[in-house]
Amino acid sequence: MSFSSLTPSSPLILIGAGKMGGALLTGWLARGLDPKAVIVVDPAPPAETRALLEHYGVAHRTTPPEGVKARVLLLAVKPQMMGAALPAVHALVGPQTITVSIAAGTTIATLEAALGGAIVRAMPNTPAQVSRGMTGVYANAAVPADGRALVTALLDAVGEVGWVESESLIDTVTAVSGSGPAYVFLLVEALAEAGVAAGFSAEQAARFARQTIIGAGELLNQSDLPADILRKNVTSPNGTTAVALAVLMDADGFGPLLGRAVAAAKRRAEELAG
Ligand SMILES: NC(=O)C1=CN([C@@H]2O[C@H](COP(=O)(O)OP(=O)(O)OC[C@H]3O[C@@H](n4cnc5c(N)ncnc54)[C@H](OP(=O)(O)O)[C@@H]3O)[C@@H](O)[C@H]2O)C=CC1
Ligand SMILES: O=C(O)[C@@H]1CCC=N1
Repeated sequence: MSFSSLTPSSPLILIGAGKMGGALLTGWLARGLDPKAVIVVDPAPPAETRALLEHYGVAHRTTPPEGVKARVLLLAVKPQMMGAALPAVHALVGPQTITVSIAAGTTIATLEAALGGAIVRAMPNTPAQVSRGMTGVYANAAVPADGRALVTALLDAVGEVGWVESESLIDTVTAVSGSGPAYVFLLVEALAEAGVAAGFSAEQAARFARQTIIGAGELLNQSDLPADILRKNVTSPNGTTAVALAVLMDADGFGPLLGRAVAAAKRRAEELAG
């Protein structure tokens, strides 16, 4: 599936071109989407997005355009801005439009009530900025097979795509992979702090912690082995890793802590749905 159904008269209209909208746009343009088949609507996009729009010559509006129906209407504004944004984009929806929302917590029911028709909820993550994203997707029954294929192609441009079988699983996606990069960055920060406590300078600690996470991620990426085997490969009998893991894996350790964090994130996604 290519982007061939996206054309200047049947465009992709992106509402909100901040961190996630900008990352998606970068991926689409890098994958060969015709810049003339995209319209970006954002009152004040960040500098990186403005540079991208200028470089590719993508049309930019501060308010929704008139006289055009979107083939894909992609909503990438904060959940708190959605109430204000939806009435303003209603006129962009026609019989061929597939609306895709990436907002945490904004439900299919809310989107159907405001816009009707074919609705997709997608939850990407910030590694989409470097084409290494993980996006969970769910569609209502009005999205036809070619619409699902087009949405898959668009999200595949920034990483991997996984369709889920129920809308509630989008809240799970949000708590695991949507918010997940923040957990990993916190791990880098905490490892660096622990390194300082163990004798490193702040600069040394930041460098060693950062490269350790990058290296472990790349090893996981390139290896055929699952994470638990890669972990065991680090762990010499009666060695240093074994005693560290005994601390991390005790009853109050890393697993239960991360479990509580993911459960809290999922509850928050449900609260955002109202
Ligand atoms: N950040 C993340 O890790 C992830 C975020 N998401 C979801 O993506 C969505 C966007 O998040 P993110 O990119 O981080 O947010 P940003 O604030 O970076 O981007 C949102 C952009 O939308 C603009 N905007 C606000 N109101 C409107 C409007 N009515 N019409 C058009 N544009 C508008 C904002 O302008 P201004 O700044 O002037 O308000 C801003 O430029 C959220 O719903 C979030 O839940 C999903 C997955 C991961
Ligand atoms: O923090 C948030 O609400 C959004 C959704 C997932 C990542 N960022």
